[in-house]
This record gives sequence, structure tokens and C-alpha cells, in this order.
Amino acid sequence: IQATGPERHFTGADLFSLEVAADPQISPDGSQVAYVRRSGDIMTDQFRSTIWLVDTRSSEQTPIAAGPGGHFSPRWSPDGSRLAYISSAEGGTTQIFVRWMESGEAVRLTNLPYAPGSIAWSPDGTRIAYSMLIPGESAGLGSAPDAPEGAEWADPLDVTTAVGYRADGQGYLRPGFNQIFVVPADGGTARQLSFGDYHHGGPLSWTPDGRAILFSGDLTPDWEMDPVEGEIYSLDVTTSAITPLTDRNGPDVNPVVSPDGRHIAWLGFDDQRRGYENVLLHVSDSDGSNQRVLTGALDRSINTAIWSANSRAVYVSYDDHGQTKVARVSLSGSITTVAEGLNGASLDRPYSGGSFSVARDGTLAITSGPATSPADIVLVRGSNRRQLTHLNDDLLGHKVMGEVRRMETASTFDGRPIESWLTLPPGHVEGQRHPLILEIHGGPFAAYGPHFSTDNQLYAAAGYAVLSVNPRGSTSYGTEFANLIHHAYPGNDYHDLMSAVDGVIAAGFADPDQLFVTGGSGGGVLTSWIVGNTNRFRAAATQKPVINWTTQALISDIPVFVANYWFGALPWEDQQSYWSRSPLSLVGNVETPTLVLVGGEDERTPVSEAEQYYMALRMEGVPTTLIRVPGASHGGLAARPSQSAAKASAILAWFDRYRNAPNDIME
Ligand SMILES: CSCC[C@H](NC=O)C(=O)N[C@@H](CC(C)C)C(=O)N[C@@H](Cc1ccccc1)C(=O)O
Repeated sequence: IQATGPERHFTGADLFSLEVAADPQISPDGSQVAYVRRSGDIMTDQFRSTIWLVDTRSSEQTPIAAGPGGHFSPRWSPDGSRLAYISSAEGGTTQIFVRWMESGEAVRLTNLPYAPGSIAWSPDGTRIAYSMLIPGESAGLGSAPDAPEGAEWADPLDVTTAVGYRADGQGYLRPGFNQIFVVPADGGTARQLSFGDYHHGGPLSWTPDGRAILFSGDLTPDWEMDPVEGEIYSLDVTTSAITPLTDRNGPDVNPVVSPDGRHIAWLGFDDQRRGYENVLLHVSDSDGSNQRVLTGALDRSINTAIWSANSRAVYVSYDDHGQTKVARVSLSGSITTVAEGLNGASLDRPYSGGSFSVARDGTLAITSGPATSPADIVLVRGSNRRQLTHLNDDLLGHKVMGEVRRMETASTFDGRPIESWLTLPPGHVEGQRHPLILEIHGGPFAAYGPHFSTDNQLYAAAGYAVLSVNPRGSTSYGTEFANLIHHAYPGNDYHDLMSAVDGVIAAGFADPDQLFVTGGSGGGVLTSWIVGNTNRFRAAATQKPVINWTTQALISDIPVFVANYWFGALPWEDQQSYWSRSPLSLVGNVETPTLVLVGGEDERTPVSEAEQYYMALRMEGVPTTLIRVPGASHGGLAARPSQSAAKASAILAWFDRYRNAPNDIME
């Protein structure tokens, strides 16, 4: 059948045309914003990263690095005359490039064997510091016989003694340690500053005299078994001597030296081995003395800290009720919100997030946008906001998107208010009821909010209302609310989710006989938990779930963390808790047709979790299907536009199969 007009609804093919702004870096004088522009590419089936400049007066855009390869991490030199960035423009390993803004000339500064990260200009603009992994020796044990000349033998044995030998998105890790380097900003030889068998982590921050670089790491022998611990260190650029500036039990990370050099700001918390802690903004004098917390009264977690030019305040971003905001925190601890409505660069699900930077005069560049469009660059000057980019108007301006409405319900468990956002099918008419998809976030310590989501828009375009809930455990509501699931997840969050569904039914938006449920990762745990507890949903799709906490604690890339922080015991010390909180323990109850889906290279919730559940459902005779997304990691389940669209399509096809089935088939 020939189309008779343009497609007004959002489609899977539209994923290739989406663009999203990230990492906005406003120039020191506030005249321009360099930012990362991620655009779908239909020929490579990827989101390509390019760097663009947008003029803050005219909104005129200029490409900085947009040719072949990937380009990211733009960073202004202190005087704003040059822009450093990381790029694979010349093929092979990514390198550090610098562009002289006046001439427009860009040069490759480095010739590195491995990818650099955490680039940081020295305050006088003469040097750039960066971090890079230096491979170490593999542990050896025995040896293969000598190969005859010309023989092609298999790879040697892979022997490991590391705790962190795998990581999501990277697979099995090459042994080695992150070290800190410095390279002249106008070309020359890079010099290694840190050494030894420890990771020296970014971000990096120079002292104003250019003599030291602050970094974070855990330089103690037990670092492998303590995944949360970290201290701030000062690294002498001349002698490589390292001086610790913090020493408490808990993470101290992201150090930033104030422009006048008198203070250090950083993020961290006292480790109480709880599932969730607010990350707090700390400051101290430059030698680490006089340490104090500035955001203790906020009861929110701080994501990013940037000093004001006059060194009197720190700008921070934090999540509040599912929304990301920027606040100015003075050294006396007064907190003023200066920007709201930030949006992150994740496209598939409506997670909170977003980034910002600050010019000398306090003007902010933020990533922001409505729930119906990916993030653009917005300039915030006092109470004035101006949108500088309109990356998706060409596409979404011609589409009818699903409207997103805020909802709130009291939990049937204890009456606590539970916030959620409902995406309605495009063209919704007041009073009309729709089939409802409950889509559950992961983390579990994370938050949904009024943010763009390709999954939700695709489900809405297919005629479903979609509910994004923040049950107990969600971040952005304070420590007490998040830790209601401490050593109790999954658990009473189930009641919050069901209360939110019932709230949407009571409000007249959802058809109570047409309920569906899905969610990813921690949301996959809760999806499987729900179908183990109720038959109210017609069909379910559990994505990248944890099914069995014992195997998760031993096989995933966060084993020590799961055992120490989410259980407080090893699996064989408290098998009862591990089993009773595992969705596998309820599989015998499941009658809901349940699709199981996982990334083929997921190291966070390994493929074997999904496979265990699929086989258990088959053994129980429950309708199911297993989908592996080839090559996809946990964080990258939706990284390839074709796979993201196909994933949503598979879930819709599964739900549609049961949406119109007569009730007797369902029973
Ligand atoms: C110290 S690691 C804590 C776990 C981590 N938390 C991040 O939010 C995580 O990966 N959680 C998983 C579930 C867990 C393995 C049981 C999770 O639910 N991931 C979510 C959230 C997320 C979003 C983006 C990047 C990483 C995590 C998800 O994949 O949707």
C-alpha cells in the first residue's frame, strides 16, 4: 500500500535522524559554546559524535571537528584562544587535538598508543594533562610448548588474578593501570607523571601555579576489594611526589582547585555500606585542612562541581524529583538554584541527567529540552533562558509526539507520595482509555523524569500510554526514600509501582484489562518480580534483568559491590536473602507471557541471568521468547539505532500478540 501522506507519528526509522547535544563548554568570555553533537548515521548504524561551536549572540553554528571519526571532550584553554579535544580524525587510536580559534587551524598534539582521557589545561595554557591506561603484564602460569616456525597456533592462555577482570562495554579487561601524563600544548613530547600498580583517576585539576595536579584514586593495597573507596591526592608535576589530601572511609573524588588556589572542592560521602548515599560537595583549604560539607542540608546527590570565577562559590548539578538542576553553593553553604530542566544525552529511556558549564560572568550553558525532544544547548543568564540550538526541529517539528504528563499517587504500602510521568498516545482525547505499559527504571538508585525517551515515544505511537514511575529507592527524593530499599530490593517498591498503575486507571487514562509491563536492568528485576506476584498484566518483557542474585554477585562486573552494599553478606553466608530476593524464586508462580531480552555482550547483568529465566519459564510452560541483541553491552543496549528500534518493535509485537487476545486465551 502506498503512503498517502507524510508519517506524522514517531517511527523506528526516525531514530537515525535524531540528534542530541552533550557536554556544553562555554568559552571563558561567554561568547561561544563548544558542544558535542551526537547524530544518528543510517549507513554505520551508530550515533556519531562531532564538535560544534554555537555563537551565544547570533546562534550561528560552526563545525569544529565533524569529519570522519569520533570527536568529543572539547575544553577551552584558560584564555579562550584555543580548544583542545579528543578525536579519532586520523583513524586508529583517539588522540588529543588543539584548535587555534583565530586561525581555525587544528593540529594533532599527541601520538599515543592508547586512548587519552580527562584532558585538563594548565592554568597558564602551556601544557595539557591527561590520563591513559598503561598495559601491564598478564599473570603467567606455566607455558605452552615452543611453536615450530611458521605454525599458526591458538592464542596463549588468558591468566588473571584481578578482581575487576571484566567491565561492561569493554569485555575482558587488558591488565594495566591508569597513569597521568602531561604534554606541551603547542606540541612536543608527553611525560608520564604517575607510576605504580594503582589507577590514578580523572578528572584532573591543576593548581593555579601549575606545580601540582589533583586526582583521585585508591592507592592502598586493598583497592581491588573496596570498589567505593577513593582519596584526593596532589601530584607534584616536577618530582612526581604524591601527597594525600583526604583520608576518610568513603569515596573522595572529582577534585577541583578554586581559581585563586585557596580552596579545593570535591565530591564524596562517609561509607556506611548502605545501598545509597547522597554524594556531598566538600571544600577544604588548599592543603586539605579545614574540610567541610557544603550541601549537607540539601538532601540530594551532587553530580558535578565547577568553581565560580571569583572562587566564592561552586556551581553544582543535582537531581530533584526526577529533574536535573544547577545550584550555586557559596562557601558559607547558602544554596541558590540557578537553572532547571536539564536533560541528558541518553535517548532510549527517560533517565534524569544533563550537563552544564559556566562562563566567567556566571552565564551557564546547559543541555535542556522538553520531554518530547532530545536535549539542545540552552544559555541561562539570571532569569533569562535562550535556546541556542534546535537540533531536531527539522524532524520532530513535523511529528505529533506523545504528550508527557506528571502524575502522583499515594502508595498503598504506606501512603508515601509516588511521582510518575505518563506519556499519552499522540492525538489522545480527554476521557479516552488506552492500553498501558508500565516501564520501570533501573539503578535501582536512579530516577526517571520528564525527559525524552525513544522507547516511550515508540510505544505511544503504537497506541499505548506509558507510565514511568519513581518507586521507593529512586534517587532525587533524598536519602531516606532511596534507602527504603536498602537490603530490601526488590520488595515494597512493588506496591509503589502497582499504586501508580492504579492511579492512572483511576484517573481514566488506562484500560485496566490492557496492562503490560517492561523495564531494563533493575527495571528487569522488578518486571520479573511483578509477574511472580500478580497476573494483572497481559504480557511482560524483562530486559537485561538480574534473576539470581547469587550468580549476579559472582559473575557480573560489580561483584564486591553487590555483596557488600546490596546484601551485607556473601551469597554462602546468607543464601536465604539472596534467594528470597531473586526473581527466580518466584518463577513457579508466573503465568504472564514474558519476553526475555538482553545485550549479547552485557557484563553488568550477564547474558546468563536472562538465559536462566528464559529456561525456567520454558520449564514452567510459560509463553516466552529469548532475544539477544548482538554486540550490545548493558549501557549500550540501545546504542545502535537499528537495534534500539528493533528492540522496541519486538516488545510491541509481543504485547500486541496478547493485547487483543480473548480473555479465555489469557486464562
Ligand atoms: C556501583 S555500580 C551500581 C549499579 C549500577 N548503577 C547505576 O545506576 C547499575 O548498573 N545498575 C543496574 C542494575 C544492577 C546491576 C542490578 C541498572 O539498573 N542499570 C540501569 C541504570 C543505568 C543507566 C545507565 C548506565 C548504567 C546504569 C539501566 O541499565 O537501565
